[in-house]
Amino acid sequence: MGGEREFIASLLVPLANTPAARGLADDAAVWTPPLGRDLVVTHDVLACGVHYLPGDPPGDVAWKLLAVNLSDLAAMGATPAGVLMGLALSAAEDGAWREAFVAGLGRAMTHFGVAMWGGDTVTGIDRAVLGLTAVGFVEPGQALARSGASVGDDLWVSGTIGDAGLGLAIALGEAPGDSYLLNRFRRPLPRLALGQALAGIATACMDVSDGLLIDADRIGRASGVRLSIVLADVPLSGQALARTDGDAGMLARATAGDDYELLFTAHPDRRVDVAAAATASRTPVTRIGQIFEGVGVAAVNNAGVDITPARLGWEHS
Ligand SMILES: Nc1ncnc2c1ncn2[C@@H]1O[C@H](COP(=O)(O)OP(=O)(O)O)[C@@H](O)[C@H]1O
Ligand SMILES: Cc1ncc(C[n+]2csc(CCOP(=O)(O)OP(=O)(O)O)c2C)c(N)n1
Ligand SMILES: [Mg+2]
Ligand SMILES: [Mg+2]
Ligand SMILES: [Mg+2]
Repeated sequence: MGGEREFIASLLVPLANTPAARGLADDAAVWTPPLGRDLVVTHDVLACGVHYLPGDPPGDVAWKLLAVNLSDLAAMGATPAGVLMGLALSAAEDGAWREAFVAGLGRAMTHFGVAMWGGDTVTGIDRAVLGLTAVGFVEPGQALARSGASVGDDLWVSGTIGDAGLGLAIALGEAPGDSYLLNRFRRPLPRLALGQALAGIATACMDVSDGLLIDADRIGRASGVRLSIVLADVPLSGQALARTDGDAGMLARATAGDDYELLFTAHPDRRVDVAAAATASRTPVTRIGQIFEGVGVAAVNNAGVDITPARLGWEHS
């Protein structure tokens, strides 16, 4: 196996085939942003053992590293342009792992239409830590925010909730296998087209990474309102439905995280526009609640009882 220089030359340079990257031959990339747009910049880290399992396919780890960052751009309504990647690798990420990782990353970058602008690689740590910065842009002033929800707004969510949490249990060997659920954990799909289509429609938006309830709580706190979620209306896939029993099951789905769906609010007068944005972006959306006076989140069961749990989702200590 070659060293750092050969890893960059043989695997990363071919990925960085965009003028801004300068063939990774200079100390930094030089990018000409689209004139007049606002830049949107985000960074998320995946740590081995925290966000993915050591045995996960390296190409899927690469997909997830890119996808979770693009999900944050989607939450802002942004169009992605390029990425910078910081890899801190252990001895476990050998030549074969790196090759498979970069191959998967290349496929993911092509899929989402983003360029590699550079990054950094270090080795010698005990467990891999993979960071990625994603840069995108929006029409001036059009970036979405967590803070704009108003009393009376509808609460919406894209796709289905809880699949990835079930996929994690499968990956851990704690639940019977299912390739759909496992894939939802390993290869999330950032809702970029929906986020872009929601500009001017959504009053608040964020992506669900830590869990539906905890992320709804964040919109509630940022907006100074209370998001009330009708648990029975939270969309589940057929596969998740078959593994979900009663209120406790729904709460497990709604606090699991790793969904990378969009959670957003909009005025009830905009239901037709939300539906049009969903159709245009080919992304299913479901109305799951309403916005009231107060702060934070409430989860309500079929009997209309508030069953909001103490633990709302994932938080790093
Ligand atoms: N280590 C850090 N340095 C600077 N900013 C950070 C750091 N960690 C988180 N943030 C910022 O705090 C905010 C909340 O972070 P986080 O909960 O990780 O958001 P998300 O779930 O969308 O990734 C984001 O704006 C993020 O950029
Ligand atoms: C091996 C493993 N254990 C547990 C989880 C569950 N998990 C870990 S971090 C996390 C929340 C999302 O990660 P975070 O670093 O908070 O991302 P961000 O919210 O910043 O996008 C979840 C649901 C996982 N993905 N992988
Ligand atoms: Mg983050
Ligand atoms: Mg986010
Ligand atoms: Mg988080």
